[in-house]
Amino acid sequence: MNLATRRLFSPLKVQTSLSLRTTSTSTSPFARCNSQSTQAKTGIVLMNLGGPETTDKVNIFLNRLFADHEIIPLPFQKFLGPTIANVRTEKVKKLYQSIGGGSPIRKWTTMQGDAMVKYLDEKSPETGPHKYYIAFRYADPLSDEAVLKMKEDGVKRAVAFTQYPQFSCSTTGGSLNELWRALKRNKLEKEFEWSVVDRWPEHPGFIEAVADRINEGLKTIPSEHRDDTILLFSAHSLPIKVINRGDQYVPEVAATIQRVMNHLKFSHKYISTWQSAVGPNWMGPQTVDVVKKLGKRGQKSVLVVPIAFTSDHIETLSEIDIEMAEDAEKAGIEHFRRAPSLNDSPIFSKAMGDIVMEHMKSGVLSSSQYPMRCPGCTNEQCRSIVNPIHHEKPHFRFYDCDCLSLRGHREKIVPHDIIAYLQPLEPPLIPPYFR
Ligand SMILES: C=CC1=C(C)c2cc3[nH]c(cc4nc(cc5[nH]c(cc1n2)c(C)c5CCC(=O)O)C(CCC(=O)O)=C4C)c(C)c3C=C
Ligand SMILES: [Fe+2]
Repeated sequence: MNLATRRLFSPLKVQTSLSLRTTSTSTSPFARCNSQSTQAKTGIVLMNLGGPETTDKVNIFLNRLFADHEIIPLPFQKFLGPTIANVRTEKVKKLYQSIGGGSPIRKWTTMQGDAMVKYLDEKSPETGPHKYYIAFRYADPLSDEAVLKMKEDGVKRAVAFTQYPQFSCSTTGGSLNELWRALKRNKLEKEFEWSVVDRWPEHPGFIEAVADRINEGLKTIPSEHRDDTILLFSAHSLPIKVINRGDQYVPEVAATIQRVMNHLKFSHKYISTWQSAVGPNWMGPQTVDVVKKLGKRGQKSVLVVPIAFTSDHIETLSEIDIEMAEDAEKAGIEHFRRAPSLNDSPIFSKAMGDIVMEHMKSGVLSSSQYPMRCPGCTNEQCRSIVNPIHHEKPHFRFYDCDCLSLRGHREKIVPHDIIAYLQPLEPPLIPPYFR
């Protein structure tokens, strides 16, 4: 058995290594927004991208995103990052206005976390009480707020639980690195005993929840067209150079799709497509192009299935429901629908609880994949775990200060990336190829 999946401790040992402390009541908005008890034996950090909750937070959200060279490496990042963020702000604000004035990611993550913790407290009292902490990468609450609150709550055993089902260095990888940096910044490296749930693309509960949402979506299509509906599994695209580095996101998305179709007994024709590309050299085919082509071929009903994100966000509510729906209509598709996002799906919140419970019972530090850095990786910090629950793991690089500087993190930047991020600028400033 792979070292990483070797049992490192028995569940009993987990329990005995945990301490329970009482805490003072926090008055932070985050503490108020969920109904969890303040005592926590096991802290579960829900890591996700986050989104601006109101339009006045769009600029700070974009500034954080374009400052992050683990997702968008830019030359002169300290200068170009804010410049691009500021140029994009007005365009992106309008998008958020069109979906009700802000991103619902925090609302859904809070609901999912509440339901998960309730389930865990019932099913796994020996590791409870459980408490979740949201750690968004580009919106509040950030990792710093999460780890400080965990310290306040007396958490000792901590599980970093990615909310991206499929692993990518630009999403889960970056979030984990940021979590470790937050611990360092707040001098909490030795405070918690960590393990990570870094991916779950084929978890049966997740698969069942997606299949259930597909069935809900199919019900909205008139019965005479239902069987002929094509399912378009749509995942957020990635730059081809990230994939060429060895990032495993694409095969993991494919694994999810295959499992879901198996679950549905291959009831419908399906295609996997990629959306929200920000430049020309990103993974395709683009969902919108496929929609247009299917329409031209005479396809009358299409169900888009978001497959790489667990709640609604700008790209479901605006890009699919508004922009793509218009394109679909123009292309002659009469029944263009989207499977509801997982959001408050009870099957999904149970799956979240099961994922954490199975992880804790297994006694592993991470998936067996996590220790392996991409063959083309240049980021020294990747694949470390700060203060893992078992302290004698030879294959894990423990956190050290050198990593913090991300020394050696160099990528070849091509000008069309930068031009593409500046796309709100109108022609003739940007040649058509770059738009
Ligand atoms: C699996 C999900 C995601 C992957 C993979 C991903 C990669 C990725 N994204 C950008 C650039 C941007 N993403 C933006 C918004 C955004 N991205 C995701 C998810 C993934 N991104 C979500 C859920 C959201 C929206 C959050 C919300 O508001 O609800 C944006 C901001 C919007 C815009 O300016 O267009 C950018 C920019 C890159 C470069 C990248 C991989 C390298
Ligand atoms: Fe994105």
